[in-house]
Amino acid sequence: MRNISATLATVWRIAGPYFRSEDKWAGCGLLGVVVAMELALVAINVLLNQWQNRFYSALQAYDLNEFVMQVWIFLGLAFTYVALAVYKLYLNQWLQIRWRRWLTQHYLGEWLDGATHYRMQLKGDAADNPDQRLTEDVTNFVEQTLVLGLGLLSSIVTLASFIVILWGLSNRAPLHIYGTDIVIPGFLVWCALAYALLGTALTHWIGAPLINLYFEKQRYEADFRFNLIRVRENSEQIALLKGESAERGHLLQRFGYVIGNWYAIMSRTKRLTAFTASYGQAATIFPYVVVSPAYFAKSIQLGDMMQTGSAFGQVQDALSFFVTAYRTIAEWRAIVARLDGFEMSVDAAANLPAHEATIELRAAGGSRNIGLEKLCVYLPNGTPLVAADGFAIQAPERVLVTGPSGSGKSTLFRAIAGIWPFGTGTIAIPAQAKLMMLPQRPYFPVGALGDAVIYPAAPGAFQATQIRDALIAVGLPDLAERLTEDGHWNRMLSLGEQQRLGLARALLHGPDYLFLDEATASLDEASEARLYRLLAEKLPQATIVSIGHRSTLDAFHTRKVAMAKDGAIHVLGNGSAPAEPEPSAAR
Ligand SMILES: Nc1ncnc2c1ncn2[C@@H]1O[C@H](COP(=O)(O)OP(=O)(O)OP(=O)(O)O)[C@@H](O)[C@H]1O
Repeated sequence: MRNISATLATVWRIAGPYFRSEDKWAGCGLLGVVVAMELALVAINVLLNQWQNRFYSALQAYDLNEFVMQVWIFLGLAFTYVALAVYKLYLNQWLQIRWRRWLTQHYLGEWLDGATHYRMQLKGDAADNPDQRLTEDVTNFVEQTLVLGLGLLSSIVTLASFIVILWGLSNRAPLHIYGTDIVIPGFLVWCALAYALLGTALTHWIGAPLINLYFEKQRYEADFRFNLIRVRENSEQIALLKGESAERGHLLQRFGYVIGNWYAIMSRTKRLTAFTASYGQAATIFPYVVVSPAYFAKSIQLGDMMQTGSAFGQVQDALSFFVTAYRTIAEWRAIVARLDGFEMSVDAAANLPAHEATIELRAAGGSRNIGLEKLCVYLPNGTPLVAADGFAIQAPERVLVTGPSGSGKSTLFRAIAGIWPFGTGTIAIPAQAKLMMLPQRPYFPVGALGDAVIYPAAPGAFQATQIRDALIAVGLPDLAERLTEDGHWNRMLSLGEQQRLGLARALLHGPDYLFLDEATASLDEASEARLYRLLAEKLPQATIVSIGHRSTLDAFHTRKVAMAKDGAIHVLGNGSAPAEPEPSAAR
């Protein structure tokens, strides 16, 4: 019970904001109409049930006028039923898409706000596959919440209505034992409930293992798919290493689990179908057997008998909702838990600074320099990585940052960019300064080359001639003619070409501070030198901070800084004449 109320509280936490959002009038309106239609359908079922009594009684009495009258009534009821069923589904789907659109926009907004998506990865929490949560989980949550909510409402109202009808019929259909009519209050109700509950319990008993089997199915299928994607992503490495047969074995083993699980589902479904089909067939005749003594004793009419049969069916259908829904409920609860986990993870990442000591990014008023004050950068597990106090990058100098692998050079760049939250101290950045980070492997969105180069600026923010000039300047004249061509540029271009494109992006955006994290490491030394000279020529006012290991880079920087393995920053003098290490800050 506590589990159910906890799930419902979570559902309300996820669903509530939509019904309080700017779309609330449309959402609440559609939901209200759909609920009203669901109840109207139950009412029509009640009317059809009563109609059956009158219709068969008219047949039994050979009353043609009444028969014709009942046919007209049936046509009216049937038409209303069809219209309600069609529009209930249509409006339900309309509500689903509006709700899904709002929820997706809401989650996308929160996930992509600031660097939340990146921080969520850093925390290494369970919500590591937002793609699934933003697609399947959101869609299924909206759909199943409505299916289960409306189904539950309809079943409860149907059950209550038809129990009342069966109770009334019980008084008209007495038990006929040894020539005596015995009236047991609600006799038909107890029979219908006993029959339906027995069927429900047995269905649950036979079908319960299916819940687990379907969960396993999802897991095995996802695992198989994930491994296929890994092969696709690493196909070059696998081909170079001739790892195809190892991969085939590995993949077939995963697929073997899918097959094994499917056989288990088949066998269990066979048993369940054998039971439910027998139960369904028996249900057709059961109510007539129960009231037949009263009918043959002429205590009730054919109409009463037919109405009883149909009311039995309704009670059984309503109760079986709870049985057939148990698999949906189990899946739905898993979806609710996943969306809740996603929301909590987004919340935790977005509010990280509020809960943990973090690096303060401050806008430095009059200064053009970036200053690191009492800065200590940690790993996510709290291990200190970089320490710096009173260290400044003085505009428009050119600083070369060197140091052994793993000493924290890239992490310091991340901290300056404001996406690395773990640490203490202050980073002062000139107000309005435009910072740009160029990594070793630049990111290009899939699409037109021109748009990929100017990313994250919106398409059209730069003229084609500007982009073309930038591409020619960085040594990519062939690409300059393909600006409108669509492609997956990270896959199609060599790393060196991607790095040239990255520099073209920097030339176009013209940042005040350009941070190059081994952004030219895949180019030969002569090309690297040419590009650094190009940067000096085209961005004379920009402060450039490079991470690099080649000694040839010294010539293009005015100061050299070394990061030691112990996290300290050492200033080594200017690039053309490196001096002995002189600690500027140490942990
Ligand atoms: N997201 C992360 N979670 C845990 N540890 C991390 C994470 N990112 C980086 N680290 C660790 O922080 C340390 C510094 O990494 P960083 O990339 O800053 O080093 P680097 O000096 O730039 O190295 P390289 O010269 O090899 O690029 C490494 O030991 C790395 O394993």
